[in-house]
Amino acid sequence: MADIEALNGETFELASNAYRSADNESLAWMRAEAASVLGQIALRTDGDYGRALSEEALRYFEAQQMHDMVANELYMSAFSWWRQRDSQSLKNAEQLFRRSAEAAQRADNPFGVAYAEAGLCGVLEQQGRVAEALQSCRASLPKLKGIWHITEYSTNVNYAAALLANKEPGQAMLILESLAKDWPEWDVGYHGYRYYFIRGQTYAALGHYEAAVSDLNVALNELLEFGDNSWARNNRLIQARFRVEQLVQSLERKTQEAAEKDRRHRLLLVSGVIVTLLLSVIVMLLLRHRRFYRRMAFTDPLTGLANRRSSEARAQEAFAHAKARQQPLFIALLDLDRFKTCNDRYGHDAGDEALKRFAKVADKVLRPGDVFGRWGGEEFLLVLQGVDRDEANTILERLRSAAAAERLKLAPDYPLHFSAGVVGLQHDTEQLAELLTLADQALYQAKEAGRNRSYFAKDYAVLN
Ligand SMILES: Nc1nc2c(ncn2[C@@H]2O[C@H](COP(=O)(O)OP(=O)(O)OP(=O)(O)O)[C@@H](O)[C@H]2O)c(=O)[nH]1
Repeated sequence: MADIEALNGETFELASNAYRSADNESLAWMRAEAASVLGQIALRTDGDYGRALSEEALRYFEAQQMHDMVANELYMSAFSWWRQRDSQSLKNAEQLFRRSAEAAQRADNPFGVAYAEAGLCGVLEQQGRVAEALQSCRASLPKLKGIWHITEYSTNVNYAAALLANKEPGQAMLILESLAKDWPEWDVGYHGYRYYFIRGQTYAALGHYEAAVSDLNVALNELLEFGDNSWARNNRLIQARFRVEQLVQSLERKTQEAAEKDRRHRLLLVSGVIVTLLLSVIVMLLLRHRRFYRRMAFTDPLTGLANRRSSEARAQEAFAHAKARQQPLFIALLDLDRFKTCNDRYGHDAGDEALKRFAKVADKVLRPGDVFGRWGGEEFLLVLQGVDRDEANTILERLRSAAAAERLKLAPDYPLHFSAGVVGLQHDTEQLAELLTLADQALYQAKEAGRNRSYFAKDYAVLN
């Protein structure tokens, strides 16, 4: 009672006097009016006391068919139930708001109807009856538009809450944004709390967790600043604070989860990139290996020259080409002289050095188009295209003197001499093999003749 008097001292005093004085039948109307005023003041902080007074006023107004007053009484009473927020109180509030709407209808008072519908909008929303809440909000809001009263403001907030519950956070945010524009003065105070509370949840539903947490913190501060000594109000504040804190916690968790998800996505992306890179490296290595492998299949590993298989294939190509165009072609088989003695005297490594050195010299002396490969052991194949017999001889002699000029490290006394059996493509040559046989025979003859020389196979009709 002390609270009530402190809040509404003068009005309460006057109404109390009137209420107490009007104690006979003829002043029943005055007593009812006084009860109504007292009830409205009391309902703000002490529901039971206020409702008892309101009931008394209501009985009188109903008996007198004062529908307007009935609607008002019912509305105030409903409102007091609504404030208690437990499920039974919400049901009571709903019933009273419905009765208030009917009475306002009978009084032909559209504002009264709109107020009752606005109350229903909030009460139904808080009961989770979203579809009915939306219906009531939509029915009341156009009629409340422009009255610039807290009811219009809070009904919009309730409508936004119902839209949010109906999984329409985008629509809810539109309403909340226009409210912030049209009602800047409601940014603070108790009603601001609910605004930020709903907007925070709407932000959360839209995935803006940081904004959500910040709004809910504002709502929390609003509640903490809104001080009142009334136990009922404190109780509500504590409950609301508790709910907000719970929500803030769960949103912080969600923010963390979102960050964790984001981290996992990044990790996945990074590992994807790493796997792709690794795969590319593996593919690259495989390709390199394959290239190397292929090269090795055609290369003599000691000298780096074309091996027998490859030299023969290239000789075959050159043979077919020259034959088709009737162009001259010389084939020579070269064999290092007394190579065995090099191995025997200086060792196998010295022999290897001789083979490598000879390959190097040939590489320098010969033209890039000439085919030069290791035929086997200390034997080499040389294919000279587009040269006549004299030119072929000149090339071989150039190679001979260049090789002879070499001094080997491991076999300083071994002269890098070679014998060569040479044969030219003849008009009637059918196969490369024929030329190879003739070159081999000529090589034998060069050896027989004393080595370190070239011997040309007998050529009756060499292409020149
Ligand atoms: N170091 C080394 N020796 C090889 C290689 N391939 C073959 N030889 C050796 O070359 C020698 C060839 O000897 P021979 O066929 O008797 O011929 P030669 O000693 O050159 O005598 P002529 O051909 O008659 O002048 C053998 O001892 C083979 O072991 C090789 O890759 N490295």
